[in-house]
Amino acid sequence: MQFCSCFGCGKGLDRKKKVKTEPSWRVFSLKELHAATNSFNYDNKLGEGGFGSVYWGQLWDGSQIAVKRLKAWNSKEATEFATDVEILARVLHKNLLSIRGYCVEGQERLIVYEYMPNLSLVSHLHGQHSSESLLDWTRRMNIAVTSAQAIAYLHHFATPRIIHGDVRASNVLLDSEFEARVTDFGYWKLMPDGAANKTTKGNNNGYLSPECIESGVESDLGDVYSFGVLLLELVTGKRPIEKTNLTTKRGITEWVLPLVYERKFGEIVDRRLNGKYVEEELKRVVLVGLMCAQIELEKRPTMSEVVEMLLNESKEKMAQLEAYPLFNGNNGVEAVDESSEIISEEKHHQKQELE
Ligand SMILES: Nc1ncnc2c1ncn2[C@@H]1O[C@H](COP(=O)(O)OP(=O)(O)OP(=O)(O)O)[C@@H](O)[C@H]1O
Repeated sequence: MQFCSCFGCGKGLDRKKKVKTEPSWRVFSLKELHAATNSFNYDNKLGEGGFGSVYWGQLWDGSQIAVKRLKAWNSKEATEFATDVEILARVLHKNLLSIRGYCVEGQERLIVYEYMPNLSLVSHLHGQHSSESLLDWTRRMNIAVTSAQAIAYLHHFATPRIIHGDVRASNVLLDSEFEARVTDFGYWKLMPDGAANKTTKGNNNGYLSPECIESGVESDLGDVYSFGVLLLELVTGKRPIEKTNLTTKRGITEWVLPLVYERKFGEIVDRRLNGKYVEEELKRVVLVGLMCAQIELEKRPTMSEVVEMLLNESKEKMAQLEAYPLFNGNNGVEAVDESSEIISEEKHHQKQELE
C-alpha cells in the first residue's frame, strides 16, 4: 500500500467526489479550558481589554492557546453567541488570527484563539518589549503590508463582508515570523446592545475617525482612517495621541504633516531604528498613512488601494503620491485630523456632562 506523502496534493482522490472539509473550530468544555489555563490563573493572564481578560493555555495535545473570557455577556443568548462566533471562525486568512473554538456554559462566554508568541504590536512599540527593539525596518514594513492585507480581506473578500471596527496596535498580534495577525474583528456582532459603545466608542483613543466619534457608526472608511493612524504609529514609534504639556494633547497626524511639508522624513522615523531604514519605503508608508487618516472620508483610499500603494515600488507612483495636494503646505492643512481640537471638544462635553 502506498501513501501520498504530499499533504493536500489531491493525488489519488476522485476529483468528482466532494471533499468533506472539517470545520477549523470546535466547541470546548469549560472543564477543558480550566485545565488548559490552570483555572484561569493570574500567572496565565496575557492581558485585559474592553471585552474581557485573555489567558495563555496549553491543551492536552501540547498546542498553545489564548482564551478570551468575555465579560458582561448576560444579555447575549448562548445560541446567538455561538452562531456569531461560528460566522467569525469561518473567516480565514493567513494574517487574521484564527479562532480555534468557543465555550458557552452558564453565564460563561469564552473564545479560544491560536496563541501568538510575539504578542501584540503595541507591546513592541510602547509596552513590555519596547526596550528590546525587535522591530527592525524589514519587520515593520512586513507588518504594514500584512495587516493591510488582512483588513482588505475583511472589507472586500470575506463572506459576509466585515467592518473591523477597532483597528489599533493592540489588535495586531505577531506570529513567530513577526507577521501580522489581526484580531478582534467583527466584535460588534458579539456585543450585547450598547456594550460596544462603552468599550470602543466612548473615548477617543486617537484611532477613531471624526465621523465615528460624531455618529458612533463604524464603517469601512472608518477602518481606513484607523489604519492610517496605525501606519504612522508603526514607523514613528509614537502613540496615536501624545501629551504636549499638562493640558494639551496632539494627534499623530498633526505632528507628522508639518514635517512632511518640509520633507523631513528623517525626523519622523522612530529613533530606535538608529537610522536603519529604507527611505523610499518610509516615505511611502507615511504618505499612505496620512492619506488614510484624512478628515474627508471620500478622499480616503479603500483598503485594497492601500495594499496596492504599500506594495508599489515604482518611482511614478511615488511621484504621484508626493504631488497629492494634502502633502503640499497650505492646500492640505485642514484636511487631516485636528485631534487636539477634537480632544478639547470632547473634554468640554465631558466637563459639561459632569457639571
Ligand atoms: N492570541 C493571542 N496570543 C497572544 N497574546 C494575546 C492573544 N490575544 C490577546 N493577547 C494578549 O492579550 C492582551 C489583551 O487582549 P484583548 O484583545 O483582550 O485586549 P486589547 O486588544 O488590548 O483591547 P480591546 O479588546 O479593548 O481592543 C493583548 O494586548 C495581547 O497582548
